[in-house]
Amino acid sequence: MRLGGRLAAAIEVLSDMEKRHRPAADALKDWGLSHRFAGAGDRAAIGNIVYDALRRRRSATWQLDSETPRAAAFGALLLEWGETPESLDRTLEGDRFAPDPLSETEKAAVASRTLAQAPDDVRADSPDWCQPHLQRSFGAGWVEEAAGLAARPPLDLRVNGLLASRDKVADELEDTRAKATAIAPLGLRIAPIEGSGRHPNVQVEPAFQKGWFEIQDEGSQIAATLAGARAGMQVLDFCAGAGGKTLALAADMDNRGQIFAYDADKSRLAPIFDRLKRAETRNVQAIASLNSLAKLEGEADLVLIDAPCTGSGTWRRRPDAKWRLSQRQLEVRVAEQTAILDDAVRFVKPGGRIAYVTCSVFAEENTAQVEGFLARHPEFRPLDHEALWQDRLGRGSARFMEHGILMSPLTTGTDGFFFAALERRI
Ligand SMILES: C[S@@+](CC[C@H](N)C(=O)[O-])C[C@H]1O[C@@H](n2cnc3c(N)ncnc32)[C@H](O)[C@@H]1O
Repeated sequence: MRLGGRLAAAIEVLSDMEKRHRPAADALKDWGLSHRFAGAGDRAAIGNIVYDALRRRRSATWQLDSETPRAAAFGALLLEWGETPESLDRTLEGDRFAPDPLSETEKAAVASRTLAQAPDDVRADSPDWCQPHLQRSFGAGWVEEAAGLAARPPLDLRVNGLLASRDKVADELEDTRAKATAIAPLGLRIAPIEGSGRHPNVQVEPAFQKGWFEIQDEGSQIAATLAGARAGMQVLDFCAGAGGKTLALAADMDNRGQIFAYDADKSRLAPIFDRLKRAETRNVQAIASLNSLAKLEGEADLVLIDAPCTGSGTWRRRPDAKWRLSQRQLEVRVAEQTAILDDAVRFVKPGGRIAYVTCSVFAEENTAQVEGFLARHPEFRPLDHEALWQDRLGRGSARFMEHGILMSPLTTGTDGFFFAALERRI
């Protein structure tokens, strides 16, 4: 397929999403099933246009002064693919699978505006209702921070220190040009894709099958490192999900001590068993029943709460979720987080700590959540977060606050993550 056919397919997928309110991955999969002639390269390119159009929906449609899927897809090519109205005219000419070229009206709209002069809400590429929340979290720099969440993400790997070194994995993955991450001590980064390219499928690499690395955003790796798990500790990973952070904690503990990996949803926990095996982790018990944790009450050195959240920090990877999210969902997540924090308190021993993590950038889920917790539980105090960062990581910087640390694409080059360490007084 040429660019014209790929562009037409992307418009079709975006229209399907809009009509049937479905996630991008589902709409792209269905398109692939009903167009089996399309090769892997075509699918990757179509996916890139769709995801770019979703990440940059406000600015892409603003460019063409139209809210349609067509405007979003053409706008994405203008903003992210280095195309111009003239280059698109040349490329689409004579391609019978291409959509109609840009009309005179559309070209006039593009010519009449430059993004630098666009209103804040357009440059922020985020829903209107989110803007007060972003302002509250980021202050004056909120537009740039929000725009950072609308860029293409890198692919980050965490080397499993139990089985390999970072250099060894980098050598094995030489073809991917993976480079050491700037902050996380065991991270490797494969740069964001360009144009119609795609990230390598690293999960087919022998090094992955041997458990030498996992796919994990650098922000998530940093949060796990900041949690401060050490050999011999009793650790409760209270929202373990598929175990991304559990695996990092086990490696930090050198397989010594005990991690109880619990999740309220058995199906979320299910993949952890294969992952633990592959990583040769030996100090983790996966637990699907809250009753089984009774013996840990008042015993845990560390309770990690990687809380369910809006995921607003991961908009680079899941841009369709950005437009589906609602104020009501934010409220539901905040209530869940409060309940989980209050429930998990009983496991922390005197002198032990809670590490509270979200992949959200909204203050309601982060600093405000911690402030509420400390008011309800005066037996806890926040640690000095900047000192903790220096001690555990020793490089880089983030947005340090009294009640936690905020990471973002702009400040740490990671997904948006929040971390807070709360110690139970003795
Ligand atoms: C952000 S995800 C965890 C991701 C995981 N820690 C990782 O690093 O891959 C949040 C998890 O919290 C779980 N969860 C939601 N409500 C819960 C509750 N009340 N108690 C325990 N886990 C809960 C969800 O099932 C979900 O798997």
